[in-house]
Amino acid sequence: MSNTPLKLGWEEWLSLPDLGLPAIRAKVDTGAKTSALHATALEPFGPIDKPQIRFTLRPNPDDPDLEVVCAAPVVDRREVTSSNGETELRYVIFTTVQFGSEKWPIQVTLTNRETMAYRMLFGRTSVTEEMMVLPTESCLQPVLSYDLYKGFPRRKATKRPLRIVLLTREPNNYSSQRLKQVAEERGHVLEMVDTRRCYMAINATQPEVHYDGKALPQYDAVIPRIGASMTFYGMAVLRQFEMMGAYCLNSAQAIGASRDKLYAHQLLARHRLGMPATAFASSPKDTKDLISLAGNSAVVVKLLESTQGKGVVLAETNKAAESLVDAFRGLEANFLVQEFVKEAGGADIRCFVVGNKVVGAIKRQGADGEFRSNLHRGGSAHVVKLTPEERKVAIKATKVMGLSVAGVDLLRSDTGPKILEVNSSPGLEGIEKTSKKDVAAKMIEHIEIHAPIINTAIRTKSQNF
Ligand SMILES: Nc1ncnc2c1ncn2[C@@H]1O[C@H](COP(=O)(O)OP(=O)(O)OP(=O)(O)O)[C@@H](O)[C@H]1O
Ligand SMILES: [Mg+2]
Ligand SMILES: [Mg+2]
Repeated sequence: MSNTPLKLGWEEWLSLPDLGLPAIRAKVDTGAKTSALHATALEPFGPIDKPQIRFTLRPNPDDPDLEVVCAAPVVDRREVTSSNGETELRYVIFTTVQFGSEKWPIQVTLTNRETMAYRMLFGRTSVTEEMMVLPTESCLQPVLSYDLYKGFPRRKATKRPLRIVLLTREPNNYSSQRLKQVAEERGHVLEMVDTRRCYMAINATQPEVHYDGKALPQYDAVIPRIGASMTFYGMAVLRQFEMMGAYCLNSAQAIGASRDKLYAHQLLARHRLGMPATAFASSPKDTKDLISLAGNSAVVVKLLESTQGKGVVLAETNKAAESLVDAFRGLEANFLVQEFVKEAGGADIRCFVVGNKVVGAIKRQGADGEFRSNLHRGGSAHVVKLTPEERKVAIKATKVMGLSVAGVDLLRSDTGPKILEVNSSPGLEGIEKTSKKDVAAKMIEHIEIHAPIINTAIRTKSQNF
């Protein structure tokens, strides 16, 4: 390397010539130890003493049809804790990084960064002593472009018949039937599997899921529709499918995040998404102070286990709120105290998001004199036109949770949209019948675009090292 130090900003373009990747936009993050690269459909292959890994990568987040297959020698498998605190066993590869004319070898871990803005994180062990990182600058090295992928083969996303599994306990309900119908119309095979009847060996070298006495086959994609009561077991089953290399329409981790209402609220707040002022508690001593955190006027108290509006109560005065909180405390359950958004007028908006688009939206209006808009409580549904801000907020909330498909519920308030919750298994009936949009087709289309091509032959021979 030359004498003048190579300078990097917080964001840079680089290339990875050994992997055949001419342009990658990376975030430089000296807070991260090792560099990480986006990879899906990981397939170990080659001899045990010289293991290699093959994976696919979409370098351009806005062009899912551009997919590059890469291979590299494996140097290690390592537990890595990512910024969200999750630990994951990752493959570590050796490769060459190139900025302009400068090249040097680096170690890179492989992980799915599908929902992240940058395909690569450039960590501190990839920065050499002769270099400087200037966190206030960006793109100090030559700027590349995705045009460098011109001429790379593009996949014909919709032409490939896929083997899809729908995890559900309700094969006959509207959502399941619609997904099956649409998948079959588009030339795919969709099987329904009852999540609760799946079982698996944890210690097997090759991950499998068993069902009714047989191992299930390798699927291209999994559509998880996991009810609240099945979250814990359903996530474990889904993780097993993830380990088998299937593309999961929503990941187990993302479903877990959205199902944990407290964590979900914390995540939304951290990303500055608007929500009603919210406080949470289990057994508070100071009821008055808790209520003041939620704004000190009318509040809504929600039991965390609530669904379909059952454990959601409105207290219109401070006094009422106090007795309500005292009553909830006696139940020893976790609950939320939330500012009552009166101007929403007993209505909420369900935005159905697939990928980075809102594919349908409806307004649910509570019955007369009812502040809860749940259809189960006698509410009615209507089509609604979203404002650009509502659209943006719904898409961002989905992304923050790491979901690909979500039902984002919001209230229209005087200060803009306020998110109530993000559902990871939103039902199709209300949204399709009211909005007249083919939401099931959007979901299947998303799978067609995102499910990586799996080579089963390679996978079964060499998973084990
Ligand atoms: N802070 C609030 N201000 C005004 N209205 C609210 C507020 N929170 C909830 N509501 C109304 O009450 C309804 C039910 O509340 P929420 O969606 O939070 O719980 P839930 O429906 O029981 O949960 P789930 O949707 O998971 O079944 C909402 O759809 C909305 O119409
Ligand atoms: Mg709700
Ligand atoms: Mg919900």
